[in-house]
Amino acid sequence: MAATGLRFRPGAIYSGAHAAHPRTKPYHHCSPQRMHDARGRCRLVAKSANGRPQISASFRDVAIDGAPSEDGVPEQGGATVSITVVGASGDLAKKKIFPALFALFYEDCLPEHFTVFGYARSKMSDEELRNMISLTLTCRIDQRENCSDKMEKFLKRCFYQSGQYNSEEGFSELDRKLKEKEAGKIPNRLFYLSIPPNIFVDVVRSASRTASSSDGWTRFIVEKPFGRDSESSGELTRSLKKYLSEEQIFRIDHYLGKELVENLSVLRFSNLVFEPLWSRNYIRNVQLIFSEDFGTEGRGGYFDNYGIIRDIMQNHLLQILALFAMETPVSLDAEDIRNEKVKVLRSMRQLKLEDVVVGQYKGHSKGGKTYLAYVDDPTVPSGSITPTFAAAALFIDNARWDGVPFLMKAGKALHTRRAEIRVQFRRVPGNLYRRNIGTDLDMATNELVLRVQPDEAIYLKINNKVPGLGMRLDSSDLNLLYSERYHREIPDAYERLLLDAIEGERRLFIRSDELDAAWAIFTPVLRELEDKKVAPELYPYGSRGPVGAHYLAANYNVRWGDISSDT
Ligand SMILES: NC(=O)C1=CN([C@@H]2O[C@H](COP(=O)(O)OP(=O)(O)OC[C@H]3O[C@@H](n4cnc5c(N)ncnc54)[C@H](OP(=O)(O)O)[C@@H]3O)[C@@H](O)[C@H]2O)C=CC1
Ligand SMILES: O=C1O[C@H](COP(=O)(O)O)[C@@H](O)[C@H](O)[C@H]1O
Repeated sequence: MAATGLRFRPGAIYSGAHAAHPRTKPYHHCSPQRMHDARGRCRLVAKSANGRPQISASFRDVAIDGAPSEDGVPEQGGATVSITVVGASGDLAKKKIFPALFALFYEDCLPEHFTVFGYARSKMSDEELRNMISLTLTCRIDQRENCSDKMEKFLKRCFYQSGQYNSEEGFSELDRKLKEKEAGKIPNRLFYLSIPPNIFVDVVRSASRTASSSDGWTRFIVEKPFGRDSESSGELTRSLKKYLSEEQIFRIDHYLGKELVENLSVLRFSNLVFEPLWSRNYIRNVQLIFSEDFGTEGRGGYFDNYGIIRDIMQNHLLQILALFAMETPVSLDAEDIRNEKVKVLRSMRQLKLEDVVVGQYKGHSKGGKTYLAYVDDPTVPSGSITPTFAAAALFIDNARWDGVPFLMKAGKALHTRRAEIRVQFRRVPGNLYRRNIGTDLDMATNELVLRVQPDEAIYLKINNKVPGLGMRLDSSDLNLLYSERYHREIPDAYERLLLDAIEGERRLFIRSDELDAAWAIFTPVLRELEDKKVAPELYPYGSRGPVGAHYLAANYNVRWGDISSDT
């Protein structure tokens, strides 16, 4: 497929700091509720009495100026934020959370007065925690001169408290240390539950009772999985709500923090050319594709209890689908957006067994290297039939999307690592050029692709004439490749989400009714797969997955877009 090199005009869109220096400014991300000030710092956008946004003081300035925070908590004398990473010794904390906190600090996005605490059962001193964290911190934006300086300053703000997860004494001791650091300022506290789900409630019970802020806010970021089905998810919600209000619970789905997922609504609602096409009238099908080129290595213990449908489809892909298909929200406020997402989820049909294909990777040798089968992973129970791959056809029974298949495909140990949204448009009716296109008219339809990762891009496949005296048609891409358009790092999803949680911005977090609606779509089929012990179709490690996925798509006259194109 030839790339035409047609691009969006540099510097032509957007106002604000990004547009002023699109290629030179360091990246400071701003949500719709944040804007850049003259110095490029993120500032909260408050609404004035007439509803128009006005740039308020940044968090840092709020603490100094003593203006009220979003929660209405007075911040005279300054406020402070303490972020406690519960499960600090674990994989996610080391890989994502501490590096994201450092990146926010590096970019001056954290409030002036902040403290980071690690909490876990492992015995560690503050110094040992700092050593552990320092191994994963990078000055990834650019190697600015003050990098090691900044790292040192950040590490000095990191402390550790060892304790059991169900121990009120442990969290009381944490509370005592937090108070020391808060030094009389108004304490705001964020707890990140980076722990296995079976101990979520223990931690929330102990921490909320003994380590809640006395007169600031207290928030808990809860990691997935949020249960295994409707029942267990409902039970988890009820248990959490014994100790917390919904306002305090930030259910994270890190795919919502990815740059291209954020851009989905911008693309749709701020470009006249897309929104009118966004319905069954013009769209043939929508594909949501996730693939990883590695297996469950090391996480088999967790994964085997969940499988790919719960791990990726019911949350990450479904959240993207809801954003893709929702009606225009009344505003960009969290509740308005989440209201629209819930409506879409509640309009969806329960997934049926005949609309699902499951697979599991088997061992494979390639280039002298042997890749183990899923069941040969020592952390996976032998004979497991847990799917590591699934494809599904979903439907939204509303006026906009009636009859349009939304196909999902997610798999581990496939040939490539990729996440993308593909929108295949209908044929041009009575196409004047049909004779020049060839026999396969479906191949010549427009396709819009949002590549979430890697190499973030938005491209649109169009038909054009091959230059010359003849009349031959070609398919080309109008390609917005982020790395060419923006010479700056894209922030990690966890940075955006942590900053949002600190600022009380809930737009990218999952509300409990969204979660209920999401589980209602998948629970019956998950139960049936398990009750009937449906055997997954085996596929070799590193392949494109089971053939069954193609038959499923063919049932709805769909061809997977990622197969015909490897751009
Ligand atoms: N890792 C990842 O890439 C992702 C993880 N998640 C979610 O984030 C959360 C944390 O994941 P991850 O860091 O991988 O988890 P880990 O298995 O690394 O656990 C985190 C910490 O919890 C403690 N812990 C582990 N198992 C138990 C147990 N059975 N009982 C009590 N404590 C235990 C350990 O700390 P100690 O022994 O010191 O107390 C461990 O360091 C999970 O909910 C996971 O589903 C979500 C997306 C991706
Ligand atoms: O939530 C999860 O996501 C990761 C993939 O995240 P990405 O940001 O690296 O694409 C996946 O590997 C993991 O199984 C799942 O639990």
